[in-house]
Amino acid sequence: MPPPGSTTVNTVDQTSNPSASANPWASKPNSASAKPAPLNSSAKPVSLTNSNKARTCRNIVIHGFCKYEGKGCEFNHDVGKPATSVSSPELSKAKLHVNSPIFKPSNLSSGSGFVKAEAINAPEFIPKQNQDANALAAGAYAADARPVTQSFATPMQSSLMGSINNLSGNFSQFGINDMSMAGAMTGNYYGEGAANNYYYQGSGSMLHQPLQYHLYNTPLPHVSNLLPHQKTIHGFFISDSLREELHRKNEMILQTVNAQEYGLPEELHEYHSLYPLDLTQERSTEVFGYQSSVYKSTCSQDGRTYALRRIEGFRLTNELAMQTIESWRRIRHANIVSIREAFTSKAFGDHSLVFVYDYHPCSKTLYDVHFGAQAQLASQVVVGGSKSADVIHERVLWSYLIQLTSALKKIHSSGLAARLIDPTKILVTGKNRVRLNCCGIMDMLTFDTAPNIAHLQQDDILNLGQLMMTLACKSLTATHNIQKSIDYISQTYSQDMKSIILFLMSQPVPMKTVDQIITMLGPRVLQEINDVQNANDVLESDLGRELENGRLARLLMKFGFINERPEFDMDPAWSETGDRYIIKLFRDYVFHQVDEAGLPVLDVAHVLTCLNKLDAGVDEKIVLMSRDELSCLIVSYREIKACIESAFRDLSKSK
Ligand SMILES: Nc1ncnc2c1ncn2[C@@H]1O[C@H](COP(=O)(O)OP(=O)(O)OP(=O)(O)O)[C@@H](O)[C@H]1O
Repeated sequence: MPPPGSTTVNTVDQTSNPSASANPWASKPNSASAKPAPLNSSAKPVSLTNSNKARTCRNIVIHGFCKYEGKGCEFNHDVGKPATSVSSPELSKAKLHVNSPIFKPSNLSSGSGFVKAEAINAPEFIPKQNQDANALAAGAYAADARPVTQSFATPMQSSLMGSINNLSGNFSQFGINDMSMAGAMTGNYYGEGAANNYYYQGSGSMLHQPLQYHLYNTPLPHVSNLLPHQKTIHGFFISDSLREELHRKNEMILQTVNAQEYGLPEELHEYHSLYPLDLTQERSTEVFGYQSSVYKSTCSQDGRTYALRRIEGFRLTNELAMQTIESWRRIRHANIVSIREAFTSKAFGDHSLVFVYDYHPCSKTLYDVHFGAQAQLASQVVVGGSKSADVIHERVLWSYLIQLTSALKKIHSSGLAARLIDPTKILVTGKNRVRLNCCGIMDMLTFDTAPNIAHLQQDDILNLGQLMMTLACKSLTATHNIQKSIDYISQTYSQDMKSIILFLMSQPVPMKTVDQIITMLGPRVLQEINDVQNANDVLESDLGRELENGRLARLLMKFGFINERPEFDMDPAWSETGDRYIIKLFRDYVFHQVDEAGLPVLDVAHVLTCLNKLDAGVDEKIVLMSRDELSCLIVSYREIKACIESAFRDLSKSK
């Protein structure tokens, strides 16, 4: 019996109504229930009526077989034949003819009582469940006028095909039949074949091996040419490369080392869990005039990860120098690594000046990307095949130039100068995405020399020109012989590229400004905007695919909060009573089904189908069976959704 409180649904109590208990499915609105519904064993056979004989047994419709066929179920079990044939006296007679190929004791139970198998010296009748289900499946696909190729499927394939069919049902709920996973995935993996899920579940012995759902390989060549309505499984998730990149970034954020082993302080100001990012032993003093090192670390104030740049052996003599950071802190720009704060520290055993920047996981310097060991190795391999492949593509160069000019515009219009436009101090944080790094450091290190900002801004433009020449020639010594480099650039790149590099490196007459560069960049900026927006569209569509997963994860979390809660509001039975009882039964329906052999049904498609329908709160009804199999509830997904929302509201109100 359902516990008190579950009043929102239709309840079919089989013990209280024997005639209903013989076959409750036949008289109730019903929908796909994957579980063969065990009926009350105490149910007595009831006399046949012509109207019931005429109606096809619901068990046959839903499960493909009826456990009580021949044991008292009064409904029609002859699938594929017109139901009226049962009530026709002639045909009934024909069925009982001595030469009849199929002897159906169930039809004899009316009036004359139950005829036992032993009575006619024959083996006990066992319902041919698989045959019936098979017939049902064949019937279902006959409507599609497609050949049923299930006999060639392995048990695993069959099971997957079933899963896929289930998913198609799921998506059809949302009116996206054209993109149905059934067509798509059956097409992808198994050609045109299709099969009924529940028939194959039982025979899928390989199902006992848990599937690795995180392993998605790229589509094989022979299934790449799909029909317009078909989709590979990749179509439902973000791209492999993006997923891998995001995973690597997450992994990098969580990396730690043993501080003692690396001679690092356990704590540095508000930061802990230092992790060295600069793995080379050499400490160059070329850029800052001091050795520097970079660490990833976690801030104990906000729990976020930052990059700490330590200037080693620097003693800050003028406290006012710290104020220079204030102007830099206000700068927020997509192509500048933001600075958060700076402080001095003796935690490393020396006088260190530490700058705190935003952390960009897995980023590389522009130097590493184009001149590092890996880049050189790659160019050696490529040069053997084609020399032009070793050259940085012109569109990439324009993109770098536009991004860095945009950063300079922001810096110069804030009355500052970048002062560090060097390949080792420009971070590449994504595909062709560059950011000026280490801003503000030079201002503090040279605070006492009172630099002239206008001159420094001219230097920025010159340095940008030198950087572009270095990249265009793909040589760190390109600026040593400018004429030769310009010749190379004019041979390799467009006239516009050559002109802008010449402009950047020319003498300021009287002054060059970033605005002049922007004017020269004009048409290329439009191309860049177009590329950025296209990239944005791709990312947005990837995001859309993952949206579904987020919904389901939230739903499962709610289940976890509610189901099996030992006590709530001083009530140990809270999770087992009222609306929560329905949630529990639904959980059983989704996750704890067994097949006719009593084996667990591990059908992910069924789970996804149910959860998606639940999340959408559709009006479709399902039958939930109590664990003792004495009662069943007919509820719609909408009602179950309301139960979950109400139970979750109770839990959140208690906070
Ligand atoms: N804000 C940051 N976020 C993430 N990684 C960073 C950040 N700043 C620097 N890094 C990484 O730290 C590493 C070292 O940076 P650094 O600027 O010291 O480069 P470098 O080539 O070693 O230069 P130098 O020769 O001057 O030491 C680089 O791999 C870089 O990607």
